[in-house]
Amino acid sequence: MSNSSTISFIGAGNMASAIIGGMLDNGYQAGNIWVSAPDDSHLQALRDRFGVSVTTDNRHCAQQADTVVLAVKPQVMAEVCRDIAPVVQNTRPLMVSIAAGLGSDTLDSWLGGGLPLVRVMPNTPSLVGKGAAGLFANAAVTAEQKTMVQSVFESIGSALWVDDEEQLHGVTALSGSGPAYFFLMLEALEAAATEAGIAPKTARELAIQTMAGAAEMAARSEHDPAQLKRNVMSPGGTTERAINTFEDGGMRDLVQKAYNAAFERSQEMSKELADKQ
Ligand SMILES: NC(=O)C1=CN([C@@H]2O[C@H](COP(=O)(O)OP(=O)(O)OC[C@H]3O[C@@H](n4cnc5c(N)ncnc54)[C@H](OP(=O)(O)O)[C@@H]3O)[C@@H](O)[C@H]2O)C=CC1
Ligand SMILES: O=C(O)[C@@H]1CCC=N1
Repeated sequence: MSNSSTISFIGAGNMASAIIGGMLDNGYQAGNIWVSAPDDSHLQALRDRFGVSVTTDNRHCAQQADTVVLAVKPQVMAEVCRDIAPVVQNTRPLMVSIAAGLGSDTLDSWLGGGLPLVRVMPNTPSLVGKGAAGLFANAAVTAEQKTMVQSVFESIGSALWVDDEEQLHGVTALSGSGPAYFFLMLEALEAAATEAGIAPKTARELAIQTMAGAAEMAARSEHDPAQLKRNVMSPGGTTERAINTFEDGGMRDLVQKAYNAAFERSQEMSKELADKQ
């Protein structure tokens, strides 16, 4: 993103902080960032930490910007959008929403219509610069604006575009919810190792390092995950026995079911939120 353009965040929570932190680490000027939220103490904390400008007035915040990031919970989005609509209809910034399950048409109608809008599905590892985000742009977004948004989300991890907005449900079920799937695996592995007598602290550290190491190897290797898995499985050895236990227990089927459940819930939420307003 060009260092001279101004970006405003409506909402000052976890995801807004993660994105702002990534932008600043990548040379973006704090003086060109505005943030608004109702709780002044949260805003002051953000100002002290990042040196950004803050306000409790969403309209004032939106007014400042070439790009407005909507970073509030989906349940308050309608109220927030309708409130800033007169401002953004006048200034016509690029709108970016990170809210789960809110379609671009719904958002655009709450904002008064006809604005360039990018929807992003980020995830919480953005907080440590290891995010994975899916992005979708509506027809009014220019190539230059797409490049700008992509560079913001690449500052906190990977950022990949989808052509069809419906695919964001698939992204939500994969990388949006995904960190929780791996945390579940960590919990279960730690519990099993502790049960076998390893000290909990040691079990946690070994489990986390193993997950991080496997992820790094998968990212760097020319082999696919199936081959990397086979490389660990000595014939007649321990891994083969464990992997066979996972396969016999229906692990693949369970993962497919869990993924489908998240996907379908994302579709449902989208409809519920659009219908409710
Ligand atoms: N957490 C996750 O795993 C993911 C979250 N998302 C999406 O990111 C968005 C933000 O989530 P997250 O950062 O986790 O949420 P948080 O609860 O951490 O932050 C929400 C922020 O919105 C502010 N807020 C509430 N009401 C208003 C209002 N009327 N006007 C302006 N600001 C308001 C809150 O203010 P205050 O500080 O005053 O309380 C808070 O700063 C959500 O839409 C969510 O769907 C997307 C992908 C993953
Ligand atoms: O669980 C949720 O609904 C949100 C969307 C992706 C991560 N958290």
